[in-house]
Amino acid sequence: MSNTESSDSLITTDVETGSNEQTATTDRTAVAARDLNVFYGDEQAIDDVSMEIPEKRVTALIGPSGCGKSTFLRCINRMNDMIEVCRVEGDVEFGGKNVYDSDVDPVALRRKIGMVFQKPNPFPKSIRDNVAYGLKIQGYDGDVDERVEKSLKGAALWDEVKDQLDSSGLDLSGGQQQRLCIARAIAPDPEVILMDEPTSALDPVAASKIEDLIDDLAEEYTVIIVTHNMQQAARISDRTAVFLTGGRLVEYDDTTKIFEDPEEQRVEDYITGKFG
Ligand SMILES: Nc1ncnc2c1ncn2[C@@H]1O[C@H](COP(=O)(O)OP(=O)(O)OP(=O)(O)O)[C@@H](O)[C@H]1O
Repeated sequence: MSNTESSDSLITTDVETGSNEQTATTDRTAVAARDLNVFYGDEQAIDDVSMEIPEKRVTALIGPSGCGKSTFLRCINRMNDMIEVCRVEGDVEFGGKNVYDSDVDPVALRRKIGMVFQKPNPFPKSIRDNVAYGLKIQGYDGDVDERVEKSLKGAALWDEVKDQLDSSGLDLSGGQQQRLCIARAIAPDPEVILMDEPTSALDPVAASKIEDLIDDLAEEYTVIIVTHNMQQAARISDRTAVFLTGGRLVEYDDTTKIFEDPEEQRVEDYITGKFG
């Protein structure tokens, strides 16, 4: 898909899906922040961050509490728009376009850049309707059941729920609910999936299933994950960005480099648990 097609789709409410045609896992850039500053009222939460996030890789955002990881993540699909006091300066490029351009439709953007939250948040609807939700909103005219099945398979949940698609999503276990939320996020065929501590509310077995799933998802999608769990970042990510207090990005590199031989002493101190 060319950049032009991708950016066009951001300003069209009725986005055509089926956009994940690229098969090569190259190090093309999926999302780039350029001189990004974010404020909540007078308080600065992100301080002049620039970074390029590669396509079809897992990129982890780590750092101590309050350093701006979630704020940065929410900038990428303009979820911060919902926070009245939040002001964003600088660019977030996606598909050859700054997502903050005035002609970008945030709803169309969020179909291309889906999100999964810390606490599983299925709707009080059937499993099928949870997954089909985004498709219905966009007026998807393909085979919804087929897409629901594909998405549940993509979220490694199909085998567990295929005989109970009409049951409430709320009746599933926490780990299953989170995989249902992942199925809901991938149903509209996004390019990027943002995950904000997706396993921190889950037991270790359920968390481990999600970790395996993230690895699989990166074959098709760009995954950007906030995690407090450094072992998790080391296990599942290809690239790691370390934010420290004040919303500054202090080091961003291959995950092995960050964990084995970081450039910055304060990154080593953080990773070895000396602070944060
Ligand atoms: N809705 C909001 N209104 C005002 N200030 C906010 C809001 N959300 C975050 N902040 C502030 O912005 C800064 C960064 O917060 P953010 O949640 O992005 O950090 P974080 O690194 O994700 O933290 P944690 O790891 O604890 O989730 C903090 O000082 C926080 O208090």
